[in-house]
Amino acid sequence: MLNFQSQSKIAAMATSTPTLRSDQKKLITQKKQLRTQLRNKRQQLTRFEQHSAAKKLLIQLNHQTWFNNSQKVALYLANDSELSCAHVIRTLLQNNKQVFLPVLHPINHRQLLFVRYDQHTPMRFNRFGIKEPRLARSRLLDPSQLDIIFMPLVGFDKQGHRLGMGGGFYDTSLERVVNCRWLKSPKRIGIAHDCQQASELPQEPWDIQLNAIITPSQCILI
Ligand SMILES: Nc1nc2c(c(=O)[nH]1)N(C=O)[C@@H](CNc1ccc(C(=O)N[C@@H](CCC(=O)O)C(=O)O)cc1)CN2
Ligand SMILES: Nc1ncnc2c1ncn2[C@@H]1O[C@H](COP(=O)(O)OP(=O)(O)OP(=O)(O)O)[C@@H](O)[C@H]1O
Repeated sequence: MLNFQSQSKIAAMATSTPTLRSDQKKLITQKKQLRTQLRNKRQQLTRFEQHSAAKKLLIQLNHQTWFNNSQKVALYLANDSELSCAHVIRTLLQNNKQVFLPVLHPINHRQLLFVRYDQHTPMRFNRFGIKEPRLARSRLLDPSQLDIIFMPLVGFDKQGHRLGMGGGFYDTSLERVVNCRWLKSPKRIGIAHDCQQASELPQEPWDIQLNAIITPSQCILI
């Protein structure tokens, strides 16, 4: 596991004093290095390990009451050796649950839209080469209306910190629902391979906390 001893000190300095730009830079460099190391780890998984992990993910989720009781669920289509949700999506659709996928906002930088998906949804590739539903106003759902948002991630720790691909998409898109007291907030669940666990991740003020992390071998409730 990767260690970050001075993480909290650096994070506190970065948030409290706008003049400490070199510490902010250090934090950005740390995040970048961690991203590279953790992405390398998941890219080394064999095809067999990926298949097996995806099946175990569904088994883990089937044990969770909050998953079985959910109706409107956002997931993702795997990219860059992420743990695949394909079995989970298929099972949800078979059980007549509503599935949503993230779509890059056509205008607002860093913003995600959540669009309803099923087997017949017309798809396109976004600028990262990830398949996403074609935008249709009638199939959009405000994130506050979702029961669960399953998030892809590059790294996680058992405190519920998440390191993503570095675009700030999920942090930006969920800021309003997480921080607004009168909006219902969906459960935020990270999905990851076991090898994506770090001992302590550096945090920045905008980082959205996870409520749980599911891996093929465990469910970590925060
Ligand atoms: N499967 C999946 N879907 C997702 C995300 C994700 O992390 N995984 N996202 C989570 O936010 C959003 C897309 N964000 C992404 C951000 C960067 C890269 C990426 O591959 N970056 C390349 C550089 C690509 C470029 O600049 O052209 C890289 O870092 O190597 C991919 C997705 C929405 N959909
Ligand atoms: N709520 C926010 N408001 C404004 N800018 C933000 C917000 N969240 C993140 N950002 C910007 O996005 C950049 C990337 O953030 P971060 O490194 O936390 O991304 P990430 O969580 O790894 O990415 P992703 O969520 O796309 O997987 C930050 O440098 C920051 O400038």
